Amino acid sequence: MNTKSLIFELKNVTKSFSPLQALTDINLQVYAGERVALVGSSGAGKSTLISLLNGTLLPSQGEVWVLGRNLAHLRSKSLRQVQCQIGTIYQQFHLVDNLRVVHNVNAGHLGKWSIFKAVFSLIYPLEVKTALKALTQVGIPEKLYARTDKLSGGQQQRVAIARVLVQNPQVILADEPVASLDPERSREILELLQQLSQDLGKTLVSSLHDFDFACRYYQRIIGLRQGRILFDVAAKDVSTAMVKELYRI
Ligand SMILES: Nc1ncnc2c1ncn2[C@@H]1O[C@H](COP(=O)(O)OP(=O)(O)OP(=O)(O)O)[C@@H](O)[C@H]1O
Repeated sequence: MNTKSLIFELKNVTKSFSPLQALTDINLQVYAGERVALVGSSGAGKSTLISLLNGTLLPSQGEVWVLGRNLAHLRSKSLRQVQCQIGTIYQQFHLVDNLRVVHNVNAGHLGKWSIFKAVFSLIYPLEVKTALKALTQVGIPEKLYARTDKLSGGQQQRVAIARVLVQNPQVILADEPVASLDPERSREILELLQQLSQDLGKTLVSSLHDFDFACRYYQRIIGLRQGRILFDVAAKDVSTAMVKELYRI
């Protein structure tokens, strides 16, 4: 029996984008501190699953429980409170290009700040020390006042991770975090996510295209095929037959 606290629990979850069924009968539990990679072909349902985990989407059938709460039963304020505990990074970074890095990092506070505070901070940046600490953790403290669109893709993904760090969530979700990066930058970002997850005790769930990266940086691998879980195993137990079956046409 797992004695760690349950972060995510999906019970018989199906998600349809009528008429297409993106996910079918998903049963899944993720515990605190786990590093889980979701792998599978394009269209297998990885991003849809990430969106269900952070409450961006609700299931068509079944239940999604996050930190002990059934998301479908939450009013907007409670849903926001749960969502503050989940930080998500994306393939396309989702940063505001023409703002300085400090402002993009400070966006991680938006779930907790009032509108007034957020607007004020765009003129006189607040919590600069916190932003600098997060940028130091991701290795680019010198970029605090750089314009975001002057950074490389790898540096922009680091800014997106720093934004999640100031949010200080229990969980980091990463939807194809390295799909826009070259192999070396991909390795660096996955190493950084692994290290942050270990050092800060954050649960990490990522969707990934690269199977080798998944097995190298994650402890648990969930293979999705045509919207269903094909396997859910420790990275060390993944076999060539499983990989073949996962990508079989
Ligand atoms: N908002 C939506 N409306 C309609 N169909 C959608 C929507 N989002 C996803 N789908 C469909 O659901 C299926 C699963 O998509 P999803 O993006 O979750 O797959 P994926 O495994 O993340 O793929 P990729 O690796 O290419 O990002 C696909 O057939 C996709 O076209």
